[in-house]
Amino acid sequence: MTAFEEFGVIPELGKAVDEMEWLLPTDVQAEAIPSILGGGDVLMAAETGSGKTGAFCLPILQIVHETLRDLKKVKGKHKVSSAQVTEWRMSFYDRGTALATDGLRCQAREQKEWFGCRATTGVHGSGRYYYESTVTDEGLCRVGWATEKANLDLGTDKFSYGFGGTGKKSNNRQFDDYGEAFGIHDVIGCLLNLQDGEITFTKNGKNLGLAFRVNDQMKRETFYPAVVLKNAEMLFNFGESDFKNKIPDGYIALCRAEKSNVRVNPYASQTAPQEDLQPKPNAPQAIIIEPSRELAEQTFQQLEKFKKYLKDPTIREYLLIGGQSSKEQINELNKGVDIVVATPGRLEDLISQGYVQLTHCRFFVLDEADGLLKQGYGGLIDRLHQKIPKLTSDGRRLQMIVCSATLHDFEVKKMANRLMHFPTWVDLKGEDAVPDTVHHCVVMVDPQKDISWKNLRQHVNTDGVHNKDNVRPGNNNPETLSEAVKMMKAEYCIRAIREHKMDRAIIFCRTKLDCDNLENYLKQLGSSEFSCVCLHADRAPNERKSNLQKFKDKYVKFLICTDVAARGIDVTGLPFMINITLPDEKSNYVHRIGRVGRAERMGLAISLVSSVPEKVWYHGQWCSSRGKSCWNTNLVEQRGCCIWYNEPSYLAEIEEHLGCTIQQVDSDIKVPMNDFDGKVTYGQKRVNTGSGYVDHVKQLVPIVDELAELESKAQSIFMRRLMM
Ligand SMILES: Nc1ncnc2c1ncn2[C@@H]1O[C@H](COP(=O)(O)OP(=O)(O)OP(=O)(O)O)[C@@H](O)[C@H]1O
Repeated sequence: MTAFEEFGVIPELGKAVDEMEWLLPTDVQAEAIPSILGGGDVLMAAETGSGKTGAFCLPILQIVHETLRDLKKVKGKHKVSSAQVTEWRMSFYDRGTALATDGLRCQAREQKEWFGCRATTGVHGSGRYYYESTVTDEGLCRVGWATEKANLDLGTDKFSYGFGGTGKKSNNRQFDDYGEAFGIHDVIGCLLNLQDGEITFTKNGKNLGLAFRVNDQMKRETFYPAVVLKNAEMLFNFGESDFKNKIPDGYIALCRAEKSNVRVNPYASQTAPQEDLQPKPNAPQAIIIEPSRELAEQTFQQLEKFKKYLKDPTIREYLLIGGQSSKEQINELNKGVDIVVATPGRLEDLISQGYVQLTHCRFFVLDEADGLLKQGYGGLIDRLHQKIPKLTSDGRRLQMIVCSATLHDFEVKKMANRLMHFPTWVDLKGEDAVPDTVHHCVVMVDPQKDISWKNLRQHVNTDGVHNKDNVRPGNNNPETLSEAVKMMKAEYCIRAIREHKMDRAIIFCRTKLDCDNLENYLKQLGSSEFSCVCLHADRAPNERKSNLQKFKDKYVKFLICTDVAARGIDVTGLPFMINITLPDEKSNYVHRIGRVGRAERMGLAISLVSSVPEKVWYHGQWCSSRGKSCWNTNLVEQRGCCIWYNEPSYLAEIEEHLGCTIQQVDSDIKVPMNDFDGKVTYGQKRVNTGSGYVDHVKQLVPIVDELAELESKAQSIFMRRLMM
């Protein structure tokens, strides 16, 4: 049995990862795989290069494969889980669209609207019944009894009776003071006396007195437990587990009702005809959204590797990215697809035109979720989530998986609250963190101290921001110093490459123009020492793809790119990374430096930081050409397209975010190795350490030995006492 199989992965997938020499799951995989296989929503926050892609791809492949196999077997009409409707549960079907339930817990995260839910089973005829409902999260809630004729907004028509957290009872939209207010952790007992037509409530065991008298006509109806919530959560107990409070005298737990008094909620069951169960060819079971084409392609390739031994039925994955012919994509989708890996724009286009159907989608994955939100895809994500049924026609619940190395972001948490269903956090560090395999440092570029720029015979073409300024050596105005920094950074980059004998590195620039200029300069230096390619949004899709491949295949030494390649890109054993300019978005620092130090290999990340402000391009939405041949060097405040970029302040923000001071090295860019005992070879695995999993075992061995020894001592003392 492979190590992955011990975590619930099927042998076919275990064999495939074994062949990739993944001998042990990483920590995040060990936590996330069982959670996803168990059916949960997962928020996965773990360092760059810690194997998050495998952590969601493997269980998704497994469940999709099992579902396809089951669908093959299904014959004739299929009744959705009859167990669900005969048990006492809150209904998956008879509920408002934004209310989630696992049967006993109900949660609605909408801030502005109420969403309700009724139970799968109710009582009628005679008897006195009791159930409890506990407030498990702050918010507004109303709980009580509803008949079949009632709408889901409990207490707003004459067919239902509710008791709300503000201390009001309501029926037929009439809200009257009753009992007392209740909130988080309070346990509300709901009593129904069909003999005398009475509805009463208790709070934490205290009887609040008669709330409603039910007239004779209504007494003939079936009464179901019901709730309505606004950004709140309640947990139900119909008597299958111990009640928190004593059942009032004369009442029985609802789940003990005589069969003859029990009726199944007609809205709580659904009969799905065979044709609904079988997905249309263009109805995938999983949708994985990635923020860039390169990342989508990478995840797609991982899926292909993992599924190598999954046969009968085989899984059809499809890569749906922009920059390619939609017609071709539609043809391919119609041939059949089970997992779609997509970039957001093209995916939404094809969904809205009906070329991708969401009827059978049971996995909705947002990789690099904070990045997607920062790129402005929050609305798109909400729209897609709204369109995906929360239950598929075969009764399976939609699972949402959200991951990133920088998930500790307010917007992500808001989105998770809004869209996810009782998500589990798989979060090993509790904050955004840099892997300890990444050695990162900064080099200050100070044109006032280091005046070498004054004598440069050749230099990089700068971005032209200062073309019309009076910049010249001897003139120490801010514009001259800014121009000097731009020239010096290219020289420092070359110095870093030479100092560390870099034969492979990713180099991040702030703009596409900076990338092009650096590429030209390195090429101009002429030797194979600086062979490089460029990756940014203005390069054609095919060029982007082939440039990344050339770099991965070691055909060229350097990949010069914008933040389009900051996230997720995985280049095996990449030893070095250079930031020509720090990113203004602090989370991107974590992602950029995380291109090295992946999969337990050591990496060095060097950031060049200007000590003086640099005036740079900033083409916003107001710029009609969005930068193409724009020469408006006015500042943004003067309706121009430039800003003064203050790197020391970005550095301070990044340090504050990471809670550490980043090591500074001198302008000779010699990096002390003592942190790693001088045993480091960048790009290679650390000496004397394996994966975290192995480490963990090693750490525990002496403690376990000590425990065993203590136990044996205790046993001998016990035996000696017995014999005395
Ligand atoms: N269990 C494992 N054993 C060995 N290598 C692994 C294992 N899991 C993943 N890897 C390798 O680790 C590298 C990083 O994995 P992956 O790209 O999934 O990281 P990530 O957590 O998604 O990083 P990022 O946050 O940068 O996107 C890949 O090269 C992958 O092949």
